[in-house]
Amino acid sequence: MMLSAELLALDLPNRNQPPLSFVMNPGEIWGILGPNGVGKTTLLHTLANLRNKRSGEILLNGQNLLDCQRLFIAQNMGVLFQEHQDGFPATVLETVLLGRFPHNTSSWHKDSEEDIALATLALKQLELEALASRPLSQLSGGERQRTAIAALLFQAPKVWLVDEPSNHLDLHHQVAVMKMLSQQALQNKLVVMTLHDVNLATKWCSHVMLLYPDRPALMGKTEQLLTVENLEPLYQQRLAQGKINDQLVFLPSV
Ligand SMILES: Nc1ncnc2c1ncn2[C@@H]1O[C@H](COP(=O)(O)OP(=O)(O)OP(=O)(O)O)[C@@H](O)[C@H]1O
Repeated sequence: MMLSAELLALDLPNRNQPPLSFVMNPGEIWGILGPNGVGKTTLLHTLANLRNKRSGEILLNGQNLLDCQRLFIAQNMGVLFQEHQDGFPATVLETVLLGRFPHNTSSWHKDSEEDIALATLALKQLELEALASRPLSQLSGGERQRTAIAALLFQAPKVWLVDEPSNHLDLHHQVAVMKMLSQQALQNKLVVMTLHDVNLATKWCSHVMLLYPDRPALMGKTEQLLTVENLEPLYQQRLAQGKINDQLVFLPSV
């Protein structure tokens, strides 16, 4: 499913950012990069129709998002939030099973054996099987993050809007989650994620969007845009660049 924007102006407090126009295609992995407060999360939430925009249009497969039924959006777009709201008591498995809620629309829906088998598979992919019956309130930050990602995997959206997927994750689980997101793209899903770690973007993203506070955003292929010349003004930080195992690596130069 394609996601595009025409002259999209985000509703950011006290700021007029130049409007964004882009086309994101199935099979692509987009990394949204920029400094704190520039509007990365706001962009993701606006694309998911969870926040109002100031002006412009967002199109899902060419159809204006405002004309799409809420259920259609929920069935096709999945969002990973930065803050997990887990106010009510539920286990890890129950939380993952809730991921399918947009698809199970009847009020009498009971989880089928197939649902439970698929949810268990999602737990397995995130290495959470041993925690399936653990209450959410008793999980570590990384375990919660992986539970939220497993719920999204079980939801199986065509467009993944993922806010800081590596939050709370150790290096092993960062790689596991990035590999899983790459598999989604290989299956022709669109993945859009905000990232603070430029080196995750160089490794895993096919495309990037660099959101500057004071000038038009840059967007395009990762290898063309991730350069010291573009990144230093983005973060207001001097950077050093190197190559390890053929992969470009950026480090703050202090
Ligand atoms: N619910 C909200 N209502 C009003 N303003 C908000 C809201 N959430 C965030 N903001 C403001 O909007 C701006 C953009 O915030 P946003 O969270 O999108 O930035 P970000 O690029 O994701 O930042 P970070 O890197 O810190 O996560 C900031 O100035 C922030 O203070």
